Amino acid sequence: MNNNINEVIEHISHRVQNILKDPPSPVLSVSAAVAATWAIWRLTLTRRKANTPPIVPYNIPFIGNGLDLSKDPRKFIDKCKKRYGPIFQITTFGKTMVVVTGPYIQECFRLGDKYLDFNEGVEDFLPLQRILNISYDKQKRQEVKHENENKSPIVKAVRNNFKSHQLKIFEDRMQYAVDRGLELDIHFEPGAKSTTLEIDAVQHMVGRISALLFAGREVGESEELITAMATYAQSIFKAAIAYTSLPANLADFVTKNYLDISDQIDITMKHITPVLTKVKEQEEKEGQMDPDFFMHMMLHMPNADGSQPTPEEAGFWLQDISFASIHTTSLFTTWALHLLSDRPDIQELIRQETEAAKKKHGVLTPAVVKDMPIIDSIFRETLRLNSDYIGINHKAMQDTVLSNGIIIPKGKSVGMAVDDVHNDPTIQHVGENNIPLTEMDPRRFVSRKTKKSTSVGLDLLSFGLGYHACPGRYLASQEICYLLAKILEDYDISPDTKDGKRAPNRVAMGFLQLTPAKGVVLTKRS
Ligand code: HEM
Repeated sequence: MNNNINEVIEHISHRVQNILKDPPSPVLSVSAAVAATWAIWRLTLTRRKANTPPIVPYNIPFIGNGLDLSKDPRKFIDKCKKRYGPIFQITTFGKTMVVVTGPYIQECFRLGDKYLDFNEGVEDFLPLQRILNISYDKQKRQEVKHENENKSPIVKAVRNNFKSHQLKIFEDRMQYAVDRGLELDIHFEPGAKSTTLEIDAVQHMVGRISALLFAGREVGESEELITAMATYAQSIFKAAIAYTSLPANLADFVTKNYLDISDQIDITMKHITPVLTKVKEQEEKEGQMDPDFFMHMMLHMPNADGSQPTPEEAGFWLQDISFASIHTTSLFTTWALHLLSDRPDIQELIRQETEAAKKKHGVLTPAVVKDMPIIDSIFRETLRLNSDYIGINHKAMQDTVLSNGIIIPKGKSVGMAVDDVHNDPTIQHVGENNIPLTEMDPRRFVSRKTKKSTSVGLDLLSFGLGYHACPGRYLASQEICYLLAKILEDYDISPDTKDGKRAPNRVAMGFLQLTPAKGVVLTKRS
């Protein structure tokens, strides 16, 4: 193969030299060889095994399709779909992946981990386990059975305890934590009526709720614990950036010495282990009690070998649940605030719905908010309109054939074109108000009972789909809707921009959506 390529390079090089008469020899030879190499490289790029996804060509190695994608991700994906079909391969900033669009996404989710593995797909982009191993050697995560069952105890515990009808036991704590967050995490200069709310403050508010629900009442109000839990995911992301830009061994060194997450884990362990030790001792004397916080639930989840976890083993999951829940919830709360920021009309609509609910139920609680269809529809719109252009990556564990005959080769990273389906009128109903899918329609899902913010499907992929669909989505939805309704009771929300329009999202790596660089302005309502 290499010989063939060399021969072709030589041949093209000679042809180029012959075309130009009397060439300035060395310069032309070099440029001819460069041109030939480029031509061959392009040739090998577009050559592919039969039935594998077509490769979208590019000119600059490493950057690949990254610049085109970053310029206008929605347009780029649409163009690729039209030119190369529903499944194609791109390279962006050193990462090569197969992009799946439209109904083929559903097919991918249905295949299961044997073919397309979600955890391996995440690990490809975010080497979570490696970062954890490098940073922390005092305690290891419990093994997960992998043969017939790919569910870790933490996923089972969230699935078993966080369905809509089970959230009642957390309600008073959520109310209390939201009140505390509004009081302590929103800061005004003396005499000022307005302030800017940044994502860090939102994250701290969500951390406040999570600490009480996950770590329990005894330690859940510790500011040290709240901060450690709220900032944990961000620290992991910083370390992950080192792994995307440096060779793995160097990234290990940087992570260990400069981006250490062990302080945050030490803090969570320092707080949670004594609480769980006390619970365990009490249960040994008096028998099992009904847990009312998540880490107590984890104490009842058997390890992979069937043994009961020690307080340290159970407590170690606190960092995992913080990672899975706080950052995601904070992102979508922030996006909802931005979506509302240039829509005072929709803010008013939510206030009217809140007032009507208070009249009916007496007081606004997290459960009452879940009975408010407009705010739920607005949250579903927030999920729909702020999804990654390509996301929920899986890894092909073996050659995987899709129904159109395309084979995704073993080892490939497979990304789903989420924003594309969320805006595709053949998949997403525009609704009775006919408001374009690129805009928010606060009532788009109000009259459609099967389209709650927690109802996942091809038309709502932000919580994933199928076997791994987010089991924490009922909690997230209740928490975000309640937080929004409470913020709107006290404040008007406006954008922190010169043109009065909502601040635009940022895009990372050409395909991930990030929250805007600026916060939103909150102004006290008189
Ligand atoms: C708006 C907030 C949230 C978003 C957008 C979100 C999104 C997601 C997504 C996309 C997945 C992967 C699904 C798939 O591959 O099909 C996932 C999994 C998961 N989420 Fe969430 N999540 C959120 C909040 C939460 C909360 C509050 C919790 C915990 C209470 C949680 C716990 C989990 C767990 C444990 C998994 C792994 C499920 C599995 O592997 O089977 N998430 N989430």
